[in-house]
Amino acid sequence: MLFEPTVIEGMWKIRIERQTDERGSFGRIFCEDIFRERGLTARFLQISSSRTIKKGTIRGMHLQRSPSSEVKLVQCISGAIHDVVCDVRVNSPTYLAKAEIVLEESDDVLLYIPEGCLHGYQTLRPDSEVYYSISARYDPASACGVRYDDPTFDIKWPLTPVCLSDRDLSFPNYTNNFFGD
Ligand SMILES: Cc1cn([C@H]2C[C@H](O)[C@@H](COP(=O)(O)OP(=O)(O)O[C@H]3O[C@@H](C)C(=O)[C@@H](O)[C@H]3O)O2)c(=O)[nH]c1=O
Repeated sequence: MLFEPTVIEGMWKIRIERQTDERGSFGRIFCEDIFRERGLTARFLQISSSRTIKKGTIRGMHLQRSPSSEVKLVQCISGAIHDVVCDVRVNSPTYLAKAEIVLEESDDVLLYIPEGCLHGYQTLRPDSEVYYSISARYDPASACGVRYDDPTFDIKWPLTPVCLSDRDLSFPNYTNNFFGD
């Protein structure tokens, strides 16, 4: 597993290294020991899949508030997505930074997204599927979000947005006291 830093402190792009032979290949997508050695969260309580039918669909920008903050390991297993993470940890050295990374099926890349960051994505192909390993239980009461077209982050979604959920459209823009601090 190769770990590449991103523009967000504590967020990593993880590349799977495969051993290949005439049958195909084998590669590790998670290793508790390696994650622990790197000081990363190595305990994931839920693994979920999200399938999206139409290209251009946006899901985001989401996070769960403390104490249900989540680390997410994200992988696109079919299709392709434009993935976006925004750092809204007020004490982070990369506060308000934004990471935009394309994930495609078979590209052997996972994103490790630390707690306290907004996450969302736009599908770049129809029938795209994303797997998430999540470190906290799903807690709808602590789930919140920011508008996909929020001016602070000014995300340049590559395609015309389609098919946002009513919930995503109801989110506010980001403000410095988003968490009521
Ligand atoms: C996120 C989630 C949703 N659900 C349910 C609630 C609802 O009925 C249905 C769809 O939920 P949502 O509309 O929240 O799904 P979605 O908009 O895809 O939410 C996801 O977006 C991406 C960007 C993330 O980062 C994820 O962590 C998650 O927030 O699934 C669960 O049962 N468990 C879960 O962990």
